[in-house]
Amino acid sequence: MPSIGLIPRIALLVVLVELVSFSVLVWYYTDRFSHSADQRLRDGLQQVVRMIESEEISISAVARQNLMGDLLGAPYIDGLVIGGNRRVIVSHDPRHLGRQVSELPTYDNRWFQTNELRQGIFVADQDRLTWVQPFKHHADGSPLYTIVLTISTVEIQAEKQAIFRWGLAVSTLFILLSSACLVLVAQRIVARRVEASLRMLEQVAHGQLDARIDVLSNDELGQLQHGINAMTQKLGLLLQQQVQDAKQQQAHKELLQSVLEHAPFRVFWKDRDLRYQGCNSLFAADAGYTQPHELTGRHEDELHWRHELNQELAQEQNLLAAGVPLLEHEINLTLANGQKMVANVSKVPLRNAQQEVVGLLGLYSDITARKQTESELRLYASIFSYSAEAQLICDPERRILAVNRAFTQLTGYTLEDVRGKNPGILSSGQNTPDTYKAMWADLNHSDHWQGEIVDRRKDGSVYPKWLSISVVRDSEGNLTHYVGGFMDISERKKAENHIAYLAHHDTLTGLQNRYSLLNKLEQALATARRAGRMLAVMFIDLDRFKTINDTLGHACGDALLQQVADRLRANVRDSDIVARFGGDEFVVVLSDVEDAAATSRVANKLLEILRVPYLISPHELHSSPSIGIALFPSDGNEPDILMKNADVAMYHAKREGRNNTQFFTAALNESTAERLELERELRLAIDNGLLQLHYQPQICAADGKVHGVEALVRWAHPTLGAVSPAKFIPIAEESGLILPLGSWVLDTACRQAARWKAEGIEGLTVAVNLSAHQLRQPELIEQVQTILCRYALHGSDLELEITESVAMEDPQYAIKQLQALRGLDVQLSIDDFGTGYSSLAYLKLLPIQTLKLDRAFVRDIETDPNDAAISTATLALAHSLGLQVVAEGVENEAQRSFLAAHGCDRLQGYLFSRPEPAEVLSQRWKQEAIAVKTGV
Ligand SMILES: Nc1nc2c(ncn2[C@@H]2O[C@H](COP(=O)(O)O[C@H]3[C@@H](O)[C@H](n4cnc5c(=O)[nH]c(N)nc54)O[C@@H]3COP(=O)(O)O)[C@@H](O)[C@H]2O)c(=O)[nH]1
Repeated sequence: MPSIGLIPRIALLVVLVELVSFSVLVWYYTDRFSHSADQRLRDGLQQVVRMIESEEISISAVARQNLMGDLLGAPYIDGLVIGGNRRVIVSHDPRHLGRQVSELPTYDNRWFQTNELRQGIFVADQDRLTWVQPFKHHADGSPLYTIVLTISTVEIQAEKQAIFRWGLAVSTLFILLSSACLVLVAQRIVARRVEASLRMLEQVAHGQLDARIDVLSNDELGQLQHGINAMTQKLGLLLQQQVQDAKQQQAHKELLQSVLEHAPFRVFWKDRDLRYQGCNSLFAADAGYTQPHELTGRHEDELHWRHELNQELAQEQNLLAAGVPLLEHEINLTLANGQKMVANVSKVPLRNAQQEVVGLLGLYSDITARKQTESELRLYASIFSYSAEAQLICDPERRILAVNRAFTQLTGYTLEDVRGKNPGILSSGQNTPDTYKAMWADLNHSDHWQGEIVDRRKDGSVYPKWLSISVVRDSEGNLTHYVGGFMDISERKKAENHIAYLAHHDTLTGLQNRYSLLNKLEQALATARRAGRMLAVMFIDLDRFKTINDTLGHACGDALLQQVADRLRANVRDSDIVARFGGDEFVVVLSDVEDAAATSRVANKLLEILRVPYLISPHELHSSPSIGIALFPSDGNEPDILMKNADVAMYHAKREGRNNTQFFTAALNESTAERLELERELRLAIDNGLLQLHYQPQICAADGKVHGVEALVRWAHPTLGAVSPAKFIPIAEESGLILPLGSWVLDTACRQAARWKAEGIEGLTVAVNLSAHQLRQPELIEQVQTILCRYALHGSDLELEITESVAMEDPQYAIKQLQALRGLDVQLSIDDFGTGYSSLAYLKLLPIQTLKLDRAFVRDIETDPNDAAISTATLALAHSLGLQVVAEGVENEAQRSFLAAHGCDRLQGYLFSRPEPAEVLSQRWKQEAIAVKTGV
């Protein structure tokens, strides 16, 4: 139900009161007016009657309406005088005269109801008033006449109603105005102030305790407002106090919490049932909880470390019973995260105000790190004592505090000997001041120095040592100690010197080795550049050394090299460099020469002394050198250029017939450049498939049939034309290109062999030249097998030719490889036989089937008895070893018949055919019906 405000209520009440009051007032005044109007009329009527009685007017005047109206001051309706017999004796209406009054229409029987007419009576109707007054009486008291005067009350009534309406209107207006005024006044006096009070109370309700009512008056409401203000102020103070108290309490609580949380130890407290009542986060985390409150109410039995704390629990029971603290003992704990912790634990009883033990407070300190440190310290102390390295510790003033056993063993000084002394006591006096300067600079800069110094033992002996010194600082960075450790490096130095010697010298000859040569040459060049002097690099290669080595053995070869080294060393200046570059190659650097002529003189001298026979028991060996010379600055500025150019010159010397000296020239360089260009183009030719194979038939000497063909590579150069394999095969061998080239030849030749087979030319052997590089490849066997398999060939369809020198380069390995090839049933032959230096002992061991007699012996076979003798001896030797012989370069009939007469098995040469493309041969064989060994 909606509540009605105070002001509306007051206004309603006032309106009601006023309504009642004004109703009464209006009724009263209306009534009073009515009475006075009636009275006035009655008085008028009575006055008229008295005037009649006093004969101021005649009785008949009652019939004169105008007169009567004036006398009465009211509208006069009728006047009658009724005689004793009640007959009308005077009337303004003549018709009424003499008539019984009761017959008159205006008669009212109340006129004569009473016997007390002497006084007269008023008879009132709705709109008229009649005065009935007896006049002049008989003796018996009965009236002689009765005067009846009737006036109209309509006007009076209307006036009354007007007065009533006016009163009502005025009252209503008054009520409304007074109510409005009242409301306004009440509003002003009460409602606003009440509202202000309510607003203030509302502010107070919202916590605004400094809100106050603006008291405008000191009336009751004002008093009330003062009371509210005072009460609010009091309340504010109380609340302020409470807030302050609460804040203080909270601050205390937070401080305590903070102390617990930041304390570097674990804290917990338990009740008498040994249930946790609280702890800090560190402890909660150890127990496996993220929040301390999660532990509240829990017992040790619920925690993961319950099995480790049985003894602790028993002690806690005792503590609660006896109330005696349990201080400082260590326990081992496994934390919830699995880590192990060593804790220092103290527990004290918690008491209430009555000093009763109500629980316990526990403190754990994690001393794991401390225990670890203690253990490490013990370990370090042990390491220090028993270290094999001599160690000493000094204070910041560099006084020795401690030394270990190794120190005493190494220096001879005990701790008692050196305690408090400066480590300078160990000094030998042999170290330069710069060494100590650098040491202290490093120590001051990086707290560490290590290096080599020479010190003296107690017995006076001097030794080199590797010393390492470290500065130790405390957590504030203050220097607290120096720690030095050192080892006697006498042995190591010896070994290092030896290693350094080995690293720079050739072990066989004692000369500088290749590595050292380049370094020393670099230095010598720098010196020569500075001094503007000339320098000569001589590349020396021993002629035929390989033969000596292979035939007489390595020991003999080694002795020869040693003697060569001695001779070289003995015949140049100490400032010159003599080095063994590798194998039988030596390099001499004349670090300061006048000119080319002087260099030439030295070179010739070396040529001479190296030609002197070598006595290597029981042999007297002959060897000569080929010497290539490059000069600085004319032939190069850098070590590698000079070395390369001297090498080029040395090869030139070799080509010039060995046993001579050659200076490097630009022309030599050009030929080298040309060779390099050819190598580049050969590489492109191989990559782009620009090589071809030609095939040269081998003819069976006995019946003239084609036994097989030799595959020979051809290179049709776009600008140079046909380049001879004799030119590019050596380049391919030196550059390594022989491997891809050789693979291509092998594959192409076998493919062609398969094609001929497919064409019905069966039993044709295809011979392929194999280089030294190829033979050295361990993969060769698998490669040959794969190719044979790829073209479905038998091993016997293929013949591989190796030269004598290839076979003799590494005979053991060659035998192994050749045996493996024989395992595939591949035919093997020795090419160019007679031009090399075959060891017959090894030749015998090679699993070959054929010797190819070099065309150099065939060329003059019928004219030169030596060639004829060599050829026949070769044929005899080969046959005695069960080998067949192919003669190369058969160009005429005389050669053919000579060879055939001496049992040569096969013949190859221009007499029968030049090397031709496969199609040309096939065509010819078909057209000329030349018989192929088994094909025809
Ligand atoms: N590793 C490889 N070596 C190969 C390959 N192809 C050739 N060669 C070797 O190159 C050298 C030069 O060969 P080439 O110029 O092809 O000369 C050969 C014949 O053309 C030539 N010959 C044959 N008959 C006569 C003749 O009657 N007179 C004459 N003046 N020359 C003749 O002889 C060469 C064959 O020699 P050989 O191999 O020793 O049987 C040469 O050493 C080739 O070996 C290759 O693919 N791989």
